Amino acid sequence: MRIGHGYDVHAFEAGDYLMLGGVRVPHDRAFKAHSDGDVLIHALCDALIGAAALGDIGRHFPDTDPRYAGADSRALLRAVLQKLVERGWRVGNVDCTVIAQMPKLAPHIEAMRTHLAADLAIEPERVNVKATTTERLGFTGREEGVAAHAVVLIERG
Ligand SMILES: Nc1ccn([C@@H]2O[C@H](COP(=O)(O)O)[C@@H](O)[C@H]2O)c(=O)n1
Ligand SMILES: C[C@@]1(CO)OP(=O)(O)OP(=O)(O)OC[C@H]1O
Repeated sequence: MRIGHGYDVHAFEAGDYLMLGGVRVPHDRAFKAHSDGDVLIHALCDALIGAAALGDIGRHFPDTDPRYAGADSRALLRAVLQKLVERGWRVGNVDCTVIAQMPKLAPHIEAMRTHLAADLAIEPERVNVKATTTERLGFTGREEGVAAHAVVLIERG
């Protein structure tokens, strides 16, 4: 059994939705990113890649590579899982925290769990997603962007 941790941040730009955990969350801004900007999935990818000691997300999907322009982060997550499965790993459980002052994410958490569990080929009971504000402190509190952490356990399949 091994543990991995991931962290990612995306700043806001003009737009009208945020992609988070594969859910299109209505908002008055969008993520500035090379891909769809799904900061939650990027943190989760990094946690999985870290647990398997395979580097980081940018090594596997460079943000200079036009193939990943506008990429669906769920497809990246499935590709990361495939790399782990090829090396004999399966996912034990994942726990994720999205740090966002706004928008309110509670109504979308269950849909995120469902998407992440499907992409990781595990039961939703092995996936937790939670959200917190920073009580208006720091860059997330000033609504300049969103951060996410993820912790995973992987096991021999
Ligand atoms: N973007 C967010 C942030 C928080 N929540 C929910 O509100 C609860 C209280 O947040 P605090 O930052 O005051 O601890 C939190 O536990 C989440 O359930 C949310 O839905 N969306
Ligand atoms: C997801 C990737 C894909 O090119 O790009 P971004 O969407 O910019 O996201 P980031 O977390 O900054 O970098 C990781 C990249 O792999």
